[in-house]
Amino acid sequence: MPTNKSLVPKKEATNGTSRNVFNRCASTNELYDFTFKVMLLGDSGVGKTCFLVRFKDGAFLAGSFIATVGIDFRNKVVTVDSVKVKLQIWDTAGQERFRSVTHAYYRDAQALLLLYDITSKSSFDNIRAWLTEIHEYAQQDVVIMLLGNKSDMNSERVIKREEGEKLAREYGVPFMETSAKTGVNVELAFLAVAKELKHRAVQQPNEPKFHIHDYIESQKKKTSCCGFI
Ligand SMILES: Nc1nc2c(ncn2[C@@H]2O[C@H](COP(=O)(O)OP(=O)(O)OP(=O)(O)O)[C@@H](O)[C@H]2O)c(=O)[nH]1
Repeated sequence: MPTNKSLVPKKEATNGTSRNVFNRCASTNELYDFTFKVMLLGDSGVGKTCFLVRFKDGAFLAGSFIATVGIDFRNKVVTVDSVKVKLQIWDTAGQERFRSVTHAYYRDAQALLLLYDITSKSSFDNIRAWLTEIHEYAQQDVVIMLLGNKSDMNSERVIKREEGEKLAREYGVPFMETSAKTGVNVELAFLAVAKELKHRAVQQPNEPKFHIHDYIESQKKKTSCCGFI
């Protein structure tokens, strides 16, 4: 029986996008202008908690797998085009028995990062069911990104990168392979979402329209020379 990673549920205070003038993040004491809520979804064991810990603390939780119970969140302030954005990132339990708890949180999320594990066929096959749930419970204009995690485990891969790309194209969502272990594309995933949400919240008159797909592709090209993707 796995030990609990967190106790259910840590309740959130505000709804929707909020513009904050000189707000201060309680956990990091940093100032920020906007708050956006991002949720991590996907089957149990795909690496959601590790993905969040990698982004928040730059570390990898090696060792035995401890399943999340219910839902938990962590804050991180990032800078997007000179604007401070607080990402409030909700880590959900992938296990079926916690679905009713996590469904209640979907509607407040502005972005959903949907993970599968490239070494697990079932986690990939279940992505369609996750997307059905998302369409049922989340806001219509929620930003969705599909992520094939554990890209460091290439020798155990059962899902080709092209299969992930094809599925993402079918649903019209951006796609990346990531690794919480090595950090590949973890920051890019969160920054792309933060940029998209910030551009939606404040579109300057002379600013070109932001396209998340184009941004991700351009950033992937920048790093592909160094073998990061
Ligand atoms: N090699 C490798 N292992 C990973 C990676 N991400 C997570 N893991 C491992 O996969 C297992 C599950 O990771 P978690 O982050 O706890 O999975 P989860 O999706 O949060 O699972 P639930 O909390 O049950 O929903 C752990 O043993 C991690 O060490 C990765 O990118 N590469």
